[in-house]
Amino acid sequence: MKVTVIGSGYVGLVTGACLADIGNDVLCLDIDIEKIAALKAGEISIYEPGLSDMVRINVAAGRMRFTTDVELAVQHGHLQFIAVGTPRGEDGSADLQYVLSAARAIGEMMNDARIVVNKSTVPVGTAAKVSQIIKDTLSGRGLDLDFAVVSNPEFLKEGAAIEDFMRPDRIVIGSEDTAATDTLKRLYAPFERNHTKLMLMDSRSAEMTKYAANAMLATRISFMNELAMLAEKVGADIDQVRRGIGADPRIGTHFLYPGCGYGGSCFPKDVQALIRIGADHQVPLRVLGAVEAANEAQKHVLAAKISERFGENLVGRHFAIWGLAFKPNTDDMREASSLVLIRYLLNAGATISAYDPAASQEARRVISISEAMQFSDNAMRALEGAHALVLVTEWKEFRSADLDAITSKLLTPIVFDGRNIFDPTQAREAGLEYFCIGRP
Ligand SMILES: NC(=O)c1ccc[n+]([C@@H]2O[C@H](COP(=O)([O-])OP(=O)(O)OC[C@H]3O[C@@H](n4cnc5c(N)ncnc54)[C@H](O)[C@@H]3O)[C@@H](O)[C@H]2O)c1
Ligand SMILES: O=c1ccn([C@@H]2O[C@H](COP(=O)(O)OP(=O)(O)O[C@H]3O[C@H](CO)[C@@H](O)[C@H](O)[C@H]3O)[C@@H](O)[C@H]2O)c(=O)[nH]1
Repeated sequence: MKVTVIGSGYVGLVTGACLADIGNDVLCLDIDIEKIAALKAGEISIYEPGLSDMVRINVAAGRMRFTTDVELAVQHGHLQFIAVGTPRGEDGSADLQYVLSAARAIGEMMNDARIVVNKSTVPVGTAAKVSQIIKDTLSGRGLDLDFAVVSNPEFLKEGAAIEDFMRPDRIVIGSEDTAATDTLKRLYAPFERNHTKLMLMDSRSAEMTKYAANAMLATRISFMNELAMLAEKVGADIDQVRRGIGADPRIGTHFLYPGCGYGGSCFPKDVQALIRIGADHQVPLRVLGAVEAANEAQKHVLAAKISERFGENLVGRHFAIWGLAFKPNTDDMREASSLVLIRYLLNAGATISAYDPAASQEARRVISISEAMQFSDNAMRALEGAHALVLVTEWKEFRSADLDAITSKLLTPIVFDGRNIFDPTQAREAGLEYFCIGRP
């Protein structure tokens, strides 16, 4: 099928590459001229395992192209995917300006029937708004062309995006138009060979499903983070508790890992957006208010442990940080817990040597480098002269780190493990003073 993807960021590129990979003719549009120039030159600005190769292969096969030409893009695809950003507005609600301007562009340029598929995470009722804008724009041009707007939220995780798109748990299609639904069923058929993954519903339910999924996952994490803090006080081990409750299939094992707070481009903004939607409809979402507040507090948990151990004044103290990205396998720094920690350490007068396998370049962009804030290109070298190691992101390479080597490299052998990746007994046997989250 001929597919246009509007917005060539994380979701747009992955959607474009995966749809091209199964044989569609994909044109990716972006308003960012530099981004498209780089993509045309074969450069992908985001770190996402497998994405570069998939784009390269599909570009070489002639199934995937890039453009900034809106007219060309709208005329290319019978299917117009919208995958533009929906950042947090000032009041916490989703800022729809990019989605609505994409809708306007479609209305301005289409000369033939189109199916508009919204992949961006949007408030309930956005499909109707998009539909109205296209209708109004068309009537401004004196045209009455056939089109449908479908909600098709995306559930991919950064760092596992290709796998999530290619082997989805479910494909949600929210549509009021039977013909558009049938076209999308055909488009997605290769991803759901056993026909159990496709979920058809109305567009409002589809839009709400996306927020509900992220809010539920964030709730599990905040719940476990608060219990971890309690476990520390009552002398329980949150990891045993996690295993104990996860064995109940009604609870399950996923997303129960306590840590130093959730970040990323989705959970924080989507929880806030859903709270806002509730407030707009006089339905206070109290649970989610608590989820957000608990997460804000959890982002300070490492700072609290450091100040308890070293005191408030950290002048003359040097800290190594392992992991800067909001999670492993990405270079995304949006709402990363490392940013809260770094701000605290620098304000308290400490110096830092930070290492991340992929996010250092992005971190340099968002954190101003100073004499106090240095980046290291090697995990073990970052430990030199440090009074403690603070682990913020659980990259695989840290899991198998040599604990004896950490002990001998550090100036004082102290580790604050914000993701519970080391075994406390082994860490202490290696001579480390070891602090983690919710474990004795
Ligand atoms: N990042 C994720 O893991 C993820 C997963 C699922 C859903 N989502 C949702 O998908 C949406 C996109 O997220 P993202 O992370 O890909 O965003 P992003 O910021 O990485 O990319 C958005 C792109 O859209 C472009 N753009 C903006 N307006 C445009 C327009 N009118 N025409 C063409 N291009 C335009 C921007 O220049 C940018 O390159 C958001 O609603 C997000 O919440 C994100
Ligand atoms: O048990 C856990 C699991 C995750 N996290 C943290 O939660 C955040 C988000 O992680 P993850 O969900 O893996 O990454 P995202 O790429 O943000 O993906 C989420 O947000 C996307 C955008 O909406 C959705 O598509 C995905 O389904 C949803 O998992 C990260 O900071 C993790 O460190 C924890 O603290 N404990």
